[in-house]
Amino acid sequence: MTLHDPARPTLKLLRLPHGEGLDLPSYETAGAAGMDLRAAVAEGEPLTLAPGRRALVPTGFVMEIPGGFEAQIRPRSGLAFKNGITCLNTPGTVDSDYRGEVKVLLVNLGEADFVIERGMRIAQMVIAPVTQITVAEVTETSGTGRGAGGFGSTGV
Ligand SMILES: O=c1ccn([C@H]2C[C@H](O)[C@@H](COP(=O)(O)OP(=O)(O)OP(=O)(O)O)O2)c(=O)[nH]1
Ligand SMILES: [Mg+2]
Repeated sequence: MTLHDPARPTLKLLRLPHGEGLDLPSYETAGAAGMDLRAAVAEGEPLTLAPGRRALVPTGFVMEIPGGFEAQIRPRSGLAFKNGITCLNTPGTVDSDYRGEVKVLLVNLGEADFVIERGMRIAQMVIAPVTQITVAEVTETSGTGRGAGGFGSTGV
């Protein structure tokens, strides 16, 4: 789906007071899969993540994701590689009916303190289609060649 595709769905964003002045989440390049999310920590009050610690970082936005889609919150590979910063629950799931502030659960797996300043691009968000399925309890399942083999049953 291209930038000018009329069928392209819209992501509605409600800016919260502490999101004032922050750039909207946006695709950094034409073919980017994810939109970078910025930290809505207070100006002059950076959040320091010590090694091994985690924090829920505010983004300053409430989203209205169109029905049939989800948002996945994923790490940025540069922060992961250089600083050991990742999303603890990756990929974080934002449901289309969620109306709270989007937050990013960061963890510091590196060896040094990591300082999160206001506006820093801390994670990325991928919008993805969701399939909901009907659940039916049964008493037996169909036979297959694999059967119950898993977890390395086919070798390495
Ligand atoms: O990285 C994340 C993950 C989740 N959420 C919000 C949106 C999501 O719709 C809601 C619930 O997330 P999830 O279902 O993963 O958490 P839960 O522990 O199952 O909470 P709940 O009982 O509220 O569903 O929290 C975020 O803002 N960021
Ligand atoms: Mg849940």
